[in-house]
Amino acid sequence: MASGQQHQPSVPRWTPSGPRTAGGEAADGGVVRFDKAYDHGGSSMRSTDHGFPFGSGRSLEPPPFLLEISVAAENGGVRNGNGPVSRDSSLRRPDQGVVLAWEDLWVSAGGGKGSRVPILCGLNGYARPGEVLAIMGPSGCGKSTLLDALAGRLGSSVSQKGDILINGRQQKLAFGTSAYVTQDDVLMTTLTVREAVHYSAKLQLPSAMSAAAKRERAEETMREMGLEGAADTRIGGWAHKGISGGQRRRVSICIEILTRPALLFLDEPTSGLDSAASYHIVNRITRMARREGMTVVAAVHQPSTEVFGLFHGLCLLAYGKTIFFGAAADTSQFFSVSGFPCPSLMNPSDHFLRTINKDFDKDIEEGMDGRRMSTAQAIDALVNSYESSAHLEKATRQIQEMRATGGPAVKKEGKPSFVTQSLVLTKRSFVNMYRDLGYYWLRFAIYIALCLCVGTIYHDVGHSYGSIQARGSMLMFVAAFLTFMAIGGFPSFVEDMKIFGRERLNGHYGVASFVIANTLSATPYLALISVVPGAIGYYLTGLQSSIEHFAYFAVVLFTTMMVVEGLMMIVASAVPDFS
Ligand SMILES: Nc1ncnc2c1ncn2[C@@H]1O[C@H](COP(=O)(O)OP(=O)(O)OP(=O)(O)O)[C@@H](O)[C@H]1O
Repeated sequence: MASGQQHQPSVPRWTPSGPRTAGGEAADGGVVRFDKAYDHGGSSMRSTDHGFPFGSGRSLEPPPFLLEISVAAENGGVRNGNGPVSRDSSLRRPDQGVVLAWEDLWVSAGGGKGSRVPILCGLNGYARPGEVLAIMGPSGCGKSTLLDALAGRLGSSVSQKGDILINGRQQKLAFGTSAYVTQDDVLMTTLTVREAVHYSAKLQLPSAMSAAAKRERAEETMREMGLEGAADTRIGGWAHKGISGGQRRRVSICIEILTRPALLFLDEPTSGLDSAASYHIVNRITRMARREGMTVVAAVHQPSTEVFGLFHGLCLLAYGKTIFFGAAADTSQFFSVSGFPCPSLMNPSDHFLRTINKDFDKDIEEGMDGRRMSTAQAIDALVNSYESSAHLEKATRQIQEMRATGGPAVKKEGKPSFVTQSLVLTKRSFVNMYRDLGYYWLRFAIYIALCLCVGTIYHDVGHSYGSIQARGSMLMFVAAFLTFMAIGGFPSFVEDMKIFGRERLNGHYGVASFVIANTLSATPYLALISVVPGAIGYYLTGLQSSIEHFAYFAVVLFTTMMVVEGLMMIVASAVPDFS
């Protein structure tokens, strides 16, 4: 049987759940209701309807995505959960969205003895403006690798083959044209949520926007991410407990969606969130994507039924191979006709992932016809079913159309000026150094203790010829200890570099602003921790009459630390994935 025909009989009937606007948004303000049930493989499932253009086989024929975005824009923006969104809150015209496609994409890593181990095996797919594409699959199946490949962030240890098309052309994503929320939350732990978001807004939003508009954008985005309650709490780290893991996740997302980027990659946006928070976050991102014409690609682990219902497209992977690519709403039907129907009352995404996870291969899946098969066989059956299905045919056709149609090159969004960025970074860095005990204060205390020790050991060392040896050994002692201590702030510096790495890769600012800001903000602290211990040593050793000793304690220490820190910064800036 032709695969296109295979999928016809049990197409779920999706109908709109209530009055809708021309843009397909629910007229009640975008609140999605779960009031449509359909029979499927003997199981009764409830799901959502969004009238999205991604899928096929729906009774509601939605308008094309660009028309949809234009309508929303013409209407002055659609409502979000927090009241009307003003028309000028969008930075992008509807035709400025990014269409991302990948064709025959292979990624492999060195497997020892010169062999290559494939991580992604000939994937095809696409993501379009206004839509959220979910990448799902068992742990280690290649979700993050696919996101990295699409975002142009693969490390040098892996090689990539195949085409990645942006607006139908092969072009490299420049810094700042996409935003990527990584799996780990890399945040400045000394800042409050509000400070972190506001500094980010000042660093990223274009100078054409007024300060008030930037503040409003920051507040609005915090509200979208449900962070109002935690706005004035410090993010916190190992030394100071701050916001929760789920709130950190939301802060990470909040910072990256401030500019409403044309292309947004999310690596596990809902990890650490409870099911209600996951639903609200994905729902708000979905609405934002539609409203702002953003293309969103998200690697997701285990969405609830409601969250799964929010995705437009699904790319389901198993060990580097495509199990399914198409409309998320068509996945259940695909599994059903491939011989793996979802049991009644089971979360479909749980079923998909359980069917294709062979890490615990003692569990034997039972096929529809009663045959028992291993998970590896189940995966092969699904891969074969997908390869002969209309879904692959449709994906291939769409990619060809995108290639033929082409589109404009992706432009960088406007940014604040170099001076503004340097000033904002200097202020942020100064606040961070002031609040971080490990950065300078700890070293300050240790330097004072060391200088007290040196001062008492060589107390009143004198100026006679007999004291020359004592003065020489004192200078060596001071040089060795105090210079060594210059790297005492290294742990805080490494944390700083991780933040710099993330922000730089996302195009928030460049290396020069960072180096200037860190040097300026560090100077007062370095001066303080050079002069105070220097003065103590100078006084105790009784070398008041010889000014060069003070210079040694203070100026040499200061310049040594400046040089060490400057070198660390330059080396770290040259290596983006320093962390
Ligand atoms: N640079 C690399 N060198 C060698 N192997 C790699 C490299 N990067 C990824 N891999 C391997 O590729 C596979 C896929 O990794 P990836 O991080 O993409 O998985 P994932 O689906 O995101 O997993 P998780 O859901 O657990 O985060 C893993 O087996 C991993 O060990």
